[in-house]
Amino acid sequence: MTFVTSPSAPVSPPRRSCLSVPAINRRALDKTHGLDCDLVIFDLEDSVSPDKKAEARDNLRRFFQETPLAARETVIRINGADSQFRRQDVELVLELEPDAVLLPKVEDPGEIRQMAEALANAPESLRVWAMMETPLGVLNAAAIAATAREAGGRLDCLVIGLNDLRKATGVPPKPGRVYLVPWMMQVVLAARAHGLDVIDSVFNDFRDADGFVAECAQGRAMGFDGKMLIHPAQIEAANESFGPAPEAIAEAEAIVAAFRQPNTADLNVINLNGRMVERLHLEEAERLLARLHLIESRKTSA
Ligand SMILES: CC(C)(COP(=O)(O)OP(=O)(O)OC[C@H]1O[C@@H](n2cnc3c(N)ncnc32)[C@H](O)[C@@H]1OP(=O)(O)O)[C@@H](O)C(=O)NCCC(=O)NCCSC(=O)C[C@H](O)C(=O)O
Ligand SMILES: [Mg+2]
Repeated sequence: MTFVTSPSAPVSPPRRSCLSVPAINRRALDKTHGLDCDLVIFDLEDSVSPDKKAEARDNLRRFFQETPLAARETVIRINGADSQFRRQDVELVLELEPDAVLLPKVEDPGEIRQMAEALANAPESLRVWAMMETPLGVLNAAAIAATAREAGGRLDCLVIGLNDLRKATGVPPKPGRVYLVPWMMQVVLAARAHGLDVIDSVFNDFRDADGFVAECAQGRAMGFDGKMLIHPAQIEAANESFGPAPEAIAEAEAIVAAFRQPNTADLNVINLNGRMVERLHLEEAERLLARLHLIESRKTSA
């Protein structure tokens, strides 16, 4: 039996598998309807060449108007703050009202504030996501994340971009990402300090299933909520790695059940099968079950 409880803090939608789709690729856009990813990132930035930006925007306009995605979040990644494409990208975001706009290569909190101003008349549900993919962005991650607490702050999620970070730092791609982990953890910590979700970077070699599973396991262990993906073949493994494991669900249900017993009503700490369990574990358990409920309800309404 699955308990559905109301955790004290709000639970964001599942973001285990965040599939990026080049907005220029109409065949790939159409394919998203049949895919089991938690959300789609429609990319207007690096996967679209400069001479195709207008066509890519038209594709998105048509997609959102004629065949909108159901029951999952939509995110549009726009071009950089200093690019000639930015203004028209922002206009498109205001017109299509996705769930979020993803800003690439964010380096300072001012950029998040500027975007919040540009969205001032948009619905509150339109959130801002920021890619952390430059040395300055990582160094300023805490200040960038802190804008989430400001009045009118729309920041909701940070996304690591290791391709750009490797390019800027000269750290080569290596299994285990050993030299990148400290910077990634800095971003995880900044996100958590301000109540944000945080998404792990893409894995480029989409035919290397074992390497991908290993990197998902590492990302999960580092505390990420999910992974940015580039290919449909990566969805299932990401959903499994970042979703609640059967043992974790069973444990969460046991904790909720234990704290529902009349004799635990005024206890802050209990003995559950030889293990100390506190109310903070109850909060974690409630959040896990609420997230599970959201995952299951997406399946039935997709
Ligand atoms: C990498 C790809 C160019 C490979 O595409 P393709 O050669 O078409 O692969 P397949 O033949 O294996 O594709 C099989 C079918 O799957 C569809 N497909 C492929 N990718 C996607 C996708 N992302 N979404 C939806 N559908 C997809 C193909 O159309 C095939 O369908 P069918 O013909 O019907 O069989 C390609 O996968 C791709 O373009 N991926 C996304 C690239 C992208 O979005 N890049 C931007 C994000 S990366 C990033 O953000 C890095 C970050 O900034 C950083 O700095 O780290
Ligand atoms: Mg990038």
